[in-house]
Amino acid sequence: MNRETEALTMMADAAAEIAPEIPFRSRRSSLAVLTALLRNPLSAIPPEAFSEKLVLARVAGRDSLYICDPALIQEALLRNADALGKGDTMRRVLGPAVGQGLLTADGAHWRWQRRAVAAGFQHDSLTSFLPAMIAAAEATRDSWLGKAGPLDIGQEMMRTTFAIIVETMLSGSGDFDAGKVEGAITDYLEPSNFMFAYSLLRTPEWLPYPGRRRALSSVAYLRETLGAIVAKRRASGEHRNDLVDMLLASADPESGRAMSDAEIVDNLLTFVTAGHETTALGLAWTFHLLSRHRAVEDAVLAEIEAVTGGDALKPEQVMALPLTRAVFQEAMRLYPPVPVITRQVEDAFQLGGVTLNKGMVLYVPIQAVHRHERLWDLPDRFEPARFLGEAARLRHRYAYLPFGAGPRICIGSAFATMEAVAILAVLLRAIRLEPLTQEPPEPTLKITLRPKRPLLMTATAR
Ligand code: HEM
Repeated sequence: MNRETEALTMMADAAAEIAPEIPFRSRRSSLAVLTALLRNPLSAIPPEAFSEKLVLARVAGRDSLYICDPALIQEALLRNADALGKGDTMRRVLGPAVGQGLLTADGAHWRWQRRAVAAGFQHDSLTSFLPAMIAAAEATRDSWLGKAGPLDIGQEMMRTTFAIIVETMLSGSGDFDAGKVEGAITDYLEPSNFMFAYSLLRTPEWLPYPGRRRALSSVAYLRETLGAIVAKRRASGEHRNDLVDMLLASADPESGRAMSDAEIVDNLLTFVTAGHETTALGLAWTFHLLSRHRAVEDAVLAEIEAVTGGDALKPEQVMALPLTRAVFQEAMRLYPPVPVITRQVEDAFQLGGVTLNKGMVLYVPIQAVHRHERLWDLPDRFEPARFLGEAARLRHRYAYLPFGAGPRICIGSAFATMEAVAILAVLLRAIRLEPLTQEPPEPTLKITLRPKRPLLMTATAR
């Protein structure tokens, strides 16, 4: 972009903050949206979200607004954060599993929980987790080297990040079957498209849908398993300085009351699910992209070699791998593990000249913002250099938001990035992954952005 167009773009961006927008009105019928939701919820995002700033849609008699412009996203998620709640749909879909934990709570209940765990996500705590992250990656590397058949990269990454979250947040209290816990999380998310569609139609909660019974029994199993960990810790009085301890010790600043066991389970389940699946998916998409862009992979390998000098990765070297980190960031631009954020308006406010009334549903379609034609040159192209140097500094902060934005921004963003860079550095230098098929994988939305079919790859030692 030359100086003149850059200046014009900046002026246009500045104008966008004050000029009222005429939102594009999606003409898709409720039936078309609901059918898309059941088939692949990703296709329920109106195509105009990739080119317009605001897109209004009316589904089943309810207004919703897609916010696709960085300045307007900032206005909504940051400046009007107090006027927004997580909403009925989120609570209906995630509530049975995570209750009113950090991800789903609103207002004072959310604030208390966020404060209770914030210390665990500060720089010093995070760097103390690095040895566990590297060890888990090395265990995966060793298991791959001993395996002949194809690997399901998504599954492999889930296993690796799950081991890390249990080791770091629950002090490795793995008295449970990791495979069973992961399976239960997948079974719970499987019918989430029905949960979304039913919520839009405001059907009664008991209405059956395929996979409902399995989803509910999975949740019962997960809550029971984590409940046993809390009960054991409470009874033993042991201190391990981990997430369980932080939650056990926290007191509501307003009432002084401690968290109940059920509330602690809400949060443990929140962290176990939000804290491993997302990173695993970001990594799986990264391996997919690198297997199709070998020149980028070679550059990453050269960076890792230069930093480690050919020795085993050390914790302090993880921060010194900017290209490896940029590759992960670019993979999350193209395939954001959380592709849509939702909010419900609790107190009416104006956004870009549109009145957002109480009850209106807002969507920030991260997937569409990350590939928006007004925001990115060649938006579908994999180009990690977008996250290095000048290019990254000039970009609007809200044009790239894999971890969300505003006060509800992901508490685990630094944890996830550190973990991903460590895993990539350990695995890439030891193993070359070859995709089993050249067919491009189709992403689908099950709360998170998953490949529709497993990403199968063969591993060979470098
Ligand atoms: C690449 C990995 C990750 C991605 C893409 C991701 C994405 C997100 C996004 C978009 C949100 C905001 C949701 C909203 O505004 O409605 C969020 C919230 C959250 N994430 Fe992450 N996340 C990741 C990793 C993690 C990790 C590693 C943890 C914990 C160790 C974690 C825990 C949470 C929690 C507890 C919240 C709720 C925060 C609040 O509302 O205060 N996430 N995440």
